[in-house]
Formats: sequence, C-alpha cells, structure tokens
Amino acid sequence: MSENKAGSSPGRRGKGRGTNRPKQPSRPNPSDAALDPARLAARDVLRAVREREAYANLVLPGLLRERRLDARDSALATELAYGTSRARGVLDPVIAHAAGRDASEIDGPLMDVLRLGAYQLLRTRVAPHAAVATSVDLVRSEFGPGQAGFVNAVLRRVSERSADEWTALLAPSAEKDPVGHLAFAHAHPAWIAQAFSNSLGADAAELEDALTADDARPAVHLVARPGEISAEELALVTGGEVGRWSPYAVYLDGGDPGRLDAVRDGLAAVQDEGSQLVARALTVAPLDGPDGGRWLDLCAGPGGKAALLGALAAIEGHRVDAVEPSEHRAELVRKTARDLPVDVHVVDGRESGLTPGYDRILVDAPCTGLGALRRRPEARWRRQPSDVAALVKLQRELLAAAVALVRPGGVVLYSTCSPHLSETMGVVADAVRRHGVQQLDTRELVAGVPDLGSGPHVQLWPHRQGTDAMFMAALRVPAGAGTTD
Ligand SMILES: C[S@@+](CC[C@H](N)C(=O)[O-])C[C@H]1O[C@@H](n2cnc3c(N)ncnc32)[C@H](O)[C@@H]1O
Repeated sequence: MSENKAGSSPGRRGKGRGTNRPKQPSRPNPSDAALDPARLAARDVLRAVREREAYANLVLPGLLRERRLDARDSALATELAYGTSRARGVLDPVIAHAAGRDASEIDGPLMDVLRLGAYQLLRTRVAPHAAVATSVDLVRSEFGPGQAGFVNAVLRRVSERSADEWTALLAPSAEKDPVGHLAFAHAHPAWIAQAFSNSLGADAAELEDALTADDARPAVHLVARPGEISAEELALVTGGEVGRWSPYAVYLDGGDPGRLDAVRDGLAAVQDEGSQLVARALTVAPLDGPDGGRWLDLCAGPGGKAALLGALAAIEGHRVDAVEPSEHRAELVRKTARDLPVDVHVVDGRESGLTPGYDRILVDAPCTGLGALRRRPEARWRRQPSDVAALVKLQRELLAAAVALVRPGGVVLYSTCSPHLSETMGVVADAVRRHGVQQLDTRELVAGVPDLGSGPHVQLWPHRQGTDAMFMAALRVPAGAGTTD
C-alpha cells in the first residue's frame, strides 16, 4: 500500500481547493450515471449535512424520491447515510490514524467518502473490496485519479483492522475510563455517554444497553387520533402492530408512513410512543377540583403533542391554547391541529400575555434532544456540552411561567426529550425550591409501563420501553404557593 505523505499528498485541505465544488449536492452529475446510486445518495446526504448543516433525516427522503431509487437501493442508502452520520465521531480518528494526518486536514468531500467507506468496512457486512472500490469510484468520478488513490490507500489501511481492534487501539482504556471506552465502542461522544450514565444512576450498568439501543433503527410509531380511529383499527388498516404502552400507539416495521391513507386523511400521525405518553399523562393527572377545560401547551411546535391534546380535549369539550414563538413552527402546529379545538399563539412562552387560570399546562421544553438521538443521526456530534446551560436557563424560565399561569390545584407537566439530569431533575428541583410546587407520582400517570424506578418522575429509555428517552414530571401548584428567590 502506498503511503500518502503530509504536505504534497492528495486529499490535503489547501488554499483554492474546492472552489468549484457543487453547493447543492441533491442532483447527481450526468457523469455519476455509472456510480452505485445508493452510495451516491448516501454521499450526497453526508455532504449536505457537512456543508449546509442539513439534517440527514430531512434531506434523504426527498433525495430518494427525486432520484427514484428502488426499494433495495433506498434501504441501502438510508442505512449508509444514517449509520455513517451516527458513527462519524469515531470514524474520524480511525481515518486520521490510517491517513497519518488529522481529519481536519483532509478535504471535506473526501472525508465524506472516507467516512462512508470506513463505516461499511467497520460497521456493516458489506464485502471489504466492495466498500473500497465503490468509494474509490465516487472520488475518481469527481476529483480524478490522484484523490482516488489517496482514498484507496486510506481505506485499505482502515480495512486492516476490525472495529474491535480499532477500538482497542484508539478508545480510552476500559479499566481507567469505562464510560469513555463504551462511548467510543458505541459511537457516542463521551459527554453524552456520561450524561446517560448519570441519569441511569444506580442502574449505570445498563449504559451499554442504552448506547446500543440508541444506535438501533427505531420502529416507526403512529398515533391513532382519539375520536377518529382506535389503535386496533389503525393497526388493521396499516398492517402494523398495536403499541404496548400508549392506548393510541401502533408500531410499523418500516416504509414511508406519509403514504398511508390514514396519515394522509389526518386519522393518524407519526409520533413516538413516549411523546404520546407525555401528552396523555397531562390529561389524566388528578386535579384539585374539577377540570374547567382550559389546557395550555406552552412549547407547542411542531404540534405533535398539541394535536393529541386537542383530540382528547375535543372529546371532553375542552380547549387548548398552543404557544410557539417561531412563526414557521406555529404554522406547523396550525396544520397538525387543524379541525381541533386548538388556538395557536405566536408568542414567547415566558411572556405569553395569556390569562392565568389554566387547569393543565404542558411544558415540553426546548432541550438538547439527547433522548431522541436515534431519530436524528448526526445530532450527537453537533450538540456540545456548552449547549446545556443556556437551555436549562430557558427551561427554568418556561416552567416558572407555567407555574404562574396554572390555577391553584392545577397541574403542570414538565417534559424533555433528554435524560440529561441538568435538564430534567435539576429543573424540577429548582421549581420545587423556588415556586413551592409539589411533585406528583408521575408513574401513576403512565399506568402499565414497567421499569420506572423509584419515581416520582418518569424517565423512559429506548432500551427499556422502546421509546425515545423522554422525561416527565407532574407538578401540582398548591393554593397559596409563591415564588421565592
Ligand atoms: C421540544 S419542542 C416541542 C415539541 C412539541 N411539543 C411537539 O410535541 O411537537 C420545543 C419547542 O419550544 C419552542 N420554543 C423555543 N423557545 C420557546 C419559548 N421561549 N417559548 C415557548 N416555546 C419555545 C421551540 O421552537 C420548539 O418548537
């Protein structure tokens, strides 16, 4: 194998390089016709994620449709684009070691292909010669033989070790840093693995299961809209399976749910079962006094929970106010909750101007999203530990606003799609201390769901319940409670 020397070798990021690269990678060149369409699509997704900070799960479906990939190629492109995005942070040190230079010194378009090739070599059963040859073809067609030779050399070197051997070589020691070791082995940033471990607490031995489940392709969960269709009927018409925990959930094996008649007709929507449980928990929480039918969703966009709350409110003759400061996301709420008793307010939830006295308020707060990483392939490498503090501040302020808007004896349900303790228990403890709220036993609001620990909050996990890692805590505001600083 030829070694590429630093300084003069192909692939090196340099001045003037890349100015003629396509900005919009969604359309293949005519010269791409001979390339493997699945790998070409996966490469273009990786490029869009890197160059435009696009989201892989938003770019890929349109690209598959536009290029009319058949079912087999679509499945392969999806696996390669998502899998490579998820593993990026541990593929890079392998590529850097094999290339003899830092990954940041290698041109972005070449890194996309190197990551794609390394992913196939280390984390799939694709034959090594196919992984290398198809990667080399991708580079040769666009950048010529010099760069193709570089990619060939690097990938051959990657293929000389198995994934376990690379982990043994490059990961922190399992004895000295067990969390860092597991993080590398399961392609998570160490700080996220540590956040999972902290949240699991006494059950931290489950960390490997949690990281493994976080990398598995999640089933599609549908919500059957109450009052329109039952979960049993929805399972029948979609060929899905009735969910285990939410009375509205149906699991699908795969396919494009957007093509289902039930979804097109507004009888059902895609929604993780954990999110369904959150919305439902708010509606079944015991109130002190009767339910006056004033419900509020303080962080509503894009509207999944607002729609479920709206459907349940409609059955009871109640109404839901839905707050969302982003006009674009507020429009999504309007669309999702059309025909339901949901009034959308485009305001900041911290200063909504709404009249206090709500019976039930959901604060589904903006968060790091660490509990839904399996659905957002590249997110784990974009998020930074420094994101947490600003989000916690916003979460505390939104929860304080909710406490001020709920009536005495009413309930606020605080939820996040993150298990990070600062965003979950930390925010709740702050509200208990400063606003005198009482924690209800939230486990009772998701009756039948197993493995919920000692409460009173609920932390769901992909490896336990098969849902996103949603957190929820129901809070009662007693009469006479006041804010103290
Ligand atoms: C986790 S998402 C909510 C998901 C939503 N409940 C659903 O089920 O579709 C958080 C939402 O809070 C919104 N948000 C951000 N800052 C906010 C603020 N100051 N007040 C209210 N909402 C805010 C974000 O735009 C985002 O749409």
